[in-house]
Amino acid sequence: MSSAPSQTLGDAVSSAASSVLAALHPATATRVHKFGGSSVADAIRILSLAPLVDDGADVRVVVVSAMAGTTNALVAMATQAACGQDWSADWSVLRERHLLAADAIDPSSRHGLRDAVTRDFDGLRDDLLALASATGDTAPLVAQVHGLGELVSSRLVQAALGGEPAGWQRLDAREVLVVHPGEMGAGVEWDASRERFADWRARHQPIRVVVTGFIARDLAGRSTTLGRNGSDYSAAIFANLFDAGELVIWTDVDGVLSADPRLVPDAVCLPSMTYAEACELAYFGAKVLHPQTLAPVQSRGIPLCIRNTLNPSAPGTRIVERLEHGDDDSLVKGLTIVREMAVLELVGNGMVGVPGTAEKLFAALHGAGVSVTMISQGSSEHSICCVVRASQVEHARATVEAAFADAMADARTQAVNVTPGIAILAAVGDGMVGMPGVAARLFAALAQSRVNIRAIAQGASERNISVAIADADATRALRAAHSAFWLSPQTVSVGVIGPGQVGRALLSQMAAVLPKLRAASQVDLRLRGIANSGYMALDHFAIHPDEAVARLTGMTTQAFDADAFAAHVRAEHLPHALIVDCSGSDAIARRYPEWLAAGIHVVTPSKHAGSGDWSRHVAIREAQRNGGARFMYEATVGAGLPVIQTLRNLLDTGDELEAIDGMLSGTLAWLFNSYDGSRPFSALVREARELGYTEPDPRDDLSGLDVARKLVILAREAGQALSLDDVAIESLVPAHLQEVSRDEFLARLEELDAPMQARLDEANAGGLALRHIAHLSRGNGARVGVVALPAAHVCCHTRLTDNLVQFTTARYASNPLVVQGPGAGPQVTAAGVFGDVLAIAHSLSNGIGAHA
Ligand SMILES: NC(=O)C1=CN([C@@H]2O[C@H](COP(=O)(O)OP(=O)(O)OC[C@H]3O[C@@H](n4cnc5c(N)ncnc54)[C@H](O)[C@@H]3O)[C@@H](O)[C@H]2O)C=CC1
Ligand SMILES: N[C@@H](CC=O)C(=O)O
Repeated sequence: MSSAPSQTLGDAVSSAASSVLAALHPATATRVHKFGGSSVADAIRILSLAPLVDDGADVRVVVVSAMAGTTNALVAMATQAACGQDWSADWSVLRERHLLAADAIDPSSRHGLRDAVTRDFDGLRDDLLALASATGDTAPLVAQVHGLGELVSSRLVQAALGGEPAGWQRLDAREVLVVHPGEMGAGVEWDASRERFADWRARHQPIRVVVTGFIARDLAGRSTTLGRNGSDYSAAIFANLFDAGELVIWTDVDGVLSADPRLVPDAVCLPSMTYAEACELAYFGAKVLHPQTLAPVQSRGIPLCIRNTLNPSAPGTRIVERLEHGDDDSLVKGLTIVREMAVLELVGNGMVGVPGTAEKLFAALHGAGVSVTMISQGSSEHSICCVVRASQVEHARATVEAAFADAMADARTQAVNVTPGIAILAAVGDGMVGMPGVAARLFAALAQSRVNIRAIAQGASERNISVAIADADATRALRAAHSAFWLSPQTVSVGVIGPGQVGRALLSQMAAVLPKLRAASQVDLRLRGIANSGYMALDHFAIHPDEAVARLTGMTTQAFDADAFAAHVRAEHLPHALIVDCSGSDAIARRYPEWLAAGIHVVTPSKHAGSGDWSRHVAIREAQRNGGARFMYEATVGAGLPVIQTLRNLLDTGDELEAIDGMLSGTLAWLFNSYDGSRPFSALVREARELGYTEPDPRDDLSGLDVARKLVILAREAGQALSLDDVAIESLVPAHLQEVSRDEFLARLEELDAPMQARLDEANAGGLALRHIAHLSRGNGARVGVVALPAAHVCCHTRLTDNLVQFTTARYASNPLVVQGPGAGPQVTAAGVFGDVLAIAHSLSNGIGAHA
């Protein structure tokens, strides 16, 4: 490699498509860019800035923070120096870091960067030494130390952009920006600053300027700062002074998000918002903006964009005075949570109708320096409550008690109550103004998540609804509110257990249909968990159904734990949860009552729950009632056929079931439709298994148990307390093969051949055909078994896996209602399961969620 190091590094980092980025900037005469500490963290990042500011504007201004971590280090050194402690090691480390960056940016010393940075650090050393022995007001010296990072990074950035040869000048903000201390932090002395700025501008005719963020001068001309994270504020002030057409704040997130993404995984980047919305969000804790930043740009109507240096092609968030047609006009723009708060309540019968109580209360709190975040007073005037920082609440209580001591003494006020452990949830958005139902949607979401609201406040601007809630509920409340405003009410967190024959078919059907579903309807099914008997894979967002099985053997897989699986599926940030159990495991089916009680819908083709202990059946019904979740199991009888639904419709419309007859096993239908003696019975059983018709253990089919289970499910659907013990079952499995393992049974299948051949021969001799038949009637019990039927019998006119279910009812007495069609196989069964999932999803509507 012969190229100089600077070229190598510079070339590597500036190869980004600057023309593409320039296209993202609307045309304007003057644009101010602000880069935070993470954007100037090292030489590579600094050298990456050039394409970002190559924006086509006539005048380009770049406001910079200190390199990430620098201000913290400087603050620590200033403290050490003032306390007489040794700061020299930290000073050396910080100096080395900056010199390293200087050498990488200016390897041939064209800009004299190393010397300049060395001088800056020499100056810092002198200031620290001075601090150690200083007496009197050391604030300016301390501010000078704190602000060194911006001074040095402005040199590095100036050089990285090409330095003076490329027209880049540097402005130490202390030359022009005059501020005074204020209650909200530093306040700008606009007249003085404008005067100084005009003077500087006249001397420099700047068209490309790098400005130090964070630092300023006070009225006496001494160094001061704008407070922590004040570089955004600096940028807004300089945007105002330069009368910029746009301010771009570059950071390490894509823009302003609808909520804190660490708490709400589904948080979205907001494309646009108004200053008023941004102000509300800033005051309520949204981390992207410094609360003071907006005023200087708002006063001149300068659009402010938040963009990501790590993802420069993302459009970011644009903050403007008024949204225009096509801008994001969502009802709610953002949700924020402010933690560690407390409610302070002044209660008194003697306050009703008495003017001045509120004035006295808040004047006392103001006098004590207590910041009030939220105020709420019922129209009865019996109490006034406000929310203050937890760290200030005891001071606030003592202050209010003292202020109202007289009123307490003569019982006009009775108490000053404090409730600690409070968080404030705020929903912010101009779209809420004059729009009925927004508060209802918020409150419904909180109620659904069992979040109790302690106090409510909404200003007459209607731009902000704030609620005080228990701090322990904060995350749950935020997620519930977010899903209420940003997600379809039919968003369902789905977990699939048992990707066997049926489970895999279901996954492939989901893969094919989900995109269309999402586009055509509100149904948004998110597969967030998959499990087999050994492992599970969980995803915060969604697993593509086509990749689900592979995920079970991937790096992120973990041992299957049904509790953890259910807890994950029942995500707080999604409105509904549903588990599809295709495992055929009785142990899994035993979990249904607790899942349903927790509000998780359950869909299954497994017959265990529907035909198992009566007590479980009762527990499931009870849990559904209490949890509000649904249990659906259409595929348990007839696979994809509408057998249960048909019976349900008959009964729901007042019909009475007399009897059910027919063929309820797809496997046995296929076996007897195929078995003509040309192939051994055992070979056909093996083939039925391979085709996915049989139960995981084919003895469940051959023994008649599977059909008996279906009869029990149907009988219970009709309100009969039938159990498996009540069904007379004829088994095709010889007694000596009933207790052996499944593998051994499969190895010894041929032992079925001789008895079955004898049975077939006997039937054929009589001109009859073998069929597996089920019967259930009110007076005549329930039975399943193989019978020999005449060729004309309707059951002998079925094909392949056909089930034939004949309902004799009061209405369908002489001519029973028949449901017929394929009754086994992974695809049709999965379709039955999927149908249930969709029936649940379609039934979900806003405010009526399963999470209870
Ligand atoms: N195959 C068919 O035509 C029909 C099947 N069904 C029912 O569908 C269910 C599944 O049948 P297949 O897919 O054929 O079974 P399968 O044996 O092919 O698949 C079962 C899956 O469940 C998993 N599994 C087993 N025990 C588990 C446990 N304790 N925890 C977690 N995962 C477990 C296995 O690892 C496997 O992935 C059964 O209940 C069956 O009765 C219902 C109607 C028709
Ligand atoms: N094994 C069963 C599958 C459906 O329940 C059958 O063959 O019917």
